[in-house]
Amino acid sequence: MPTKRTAASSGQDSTRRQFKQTKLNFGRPPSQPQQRPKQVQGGEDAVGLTAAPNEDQGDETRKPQTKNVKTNPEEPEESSVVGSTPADDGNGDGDDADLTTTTSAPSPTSTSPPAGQAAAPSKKTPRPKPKPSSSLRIIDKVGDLFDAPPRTVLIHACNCTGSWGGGIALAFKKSYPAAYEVYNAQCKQTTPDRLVGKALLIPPPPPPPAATGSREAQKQHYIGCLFTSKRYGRARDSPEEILKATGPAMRHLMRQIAAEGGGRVGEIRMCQINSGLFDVPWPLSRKAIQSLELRDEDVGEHLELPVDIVAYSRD
Ligand SMILES: Nc1ncnc2c1ncn2[C@@H]1O[C@H](COP(=O)(O)OP(=O)(O)OC[C@H]2O[C@H](OP(=O)(O)O)[C@H](O)[C@@H]2O)[C@@H](O)[C@H]1O
Repeated sequence: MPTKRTAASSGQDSTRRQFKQTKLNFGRPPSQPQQRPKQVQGGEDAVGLTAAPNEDQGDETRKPQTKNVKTNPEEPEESSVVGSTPADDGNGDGDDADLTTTTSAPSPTSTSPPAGQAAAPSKKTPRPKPKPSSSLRIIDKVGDLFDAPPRTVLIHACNCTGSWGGGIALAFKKSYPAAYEVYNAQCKQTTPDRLVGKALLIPPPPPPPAATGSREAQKQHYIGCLFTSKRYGRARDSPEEILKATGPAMRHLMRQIAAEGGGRVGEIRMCQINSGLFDVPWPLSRKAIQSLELRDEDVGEHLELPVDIVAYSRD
């Protein structure tokens, strides 16, 4: 049983994380699926993109239900945060620009010498090195992403135009047609500019009684859509833009996963996002995700940092 995190009321996130090395544990046994998604607590994009599960059991032609989306939240940012555009993950780690790590926290001990006085580097207090983020830990694995136990979140990268027309997205569309309808409806009700850098967590349909119902309903998989490019094909965003959107999209998704609460969501898995049709080398996306720093409101009370995500690739 996971214990509620007692958030430190002061101190840096990085300091707190040193004491939060417990693996993600949702502990609680599966409960009845949420009929209405909870709103994310503590975040302004709380009404985010969690799709309402369908109550029409086993009907793949069901009408998608989506909530109105506040797609451009302005989050209250910490002092170390730089930037506030939707595609800026706001962790100050530089992955929103060129993926080079930078130090966001100013050093109180590093001051300029008075005019006319030479700096004395040897006497300077060494600036503490920023701790590497360990909010999300990616574990690479070869295998079938879709061969996952119930309640697993399966994450993939999406365009914002409502198409799952190629690559692994097409496989998602075939296996999860109802989820596709939810994703498509979400794209239709907003614009790519507002959607990019966001995410959509699509809960599974309610479990069918016994062995009845659609295959999709039987699988009970959550689908996590990361909107990393506004469009697809030749009109897709540049690799830099895609990487810039990847961190914030993952943060948004984690908030929606956290809002599902303990016992509902199981493992978190992803494919090597952006590395196929979006043509961004996987190590860069991997780095963008792993350097994301999450705050309390990003993970909720049921998650413990670091959160493990298994990234599947084919042979
Ligand atoms: N069947 C399969 N089973 C298992 N793994 C598979 C697979 N097929 C591919 N992979 C691997 O999965 C990773 C991601 O490669 P992908 O090319 O899929 O995705 P991406 O994130 O680069 O790009 C997103 C856009 O692709 C889509 O198609 P459309 O633009 O709509 O046409 C979306 O809608 C977006 O727009 C790579 O490691 C592939 O080897």
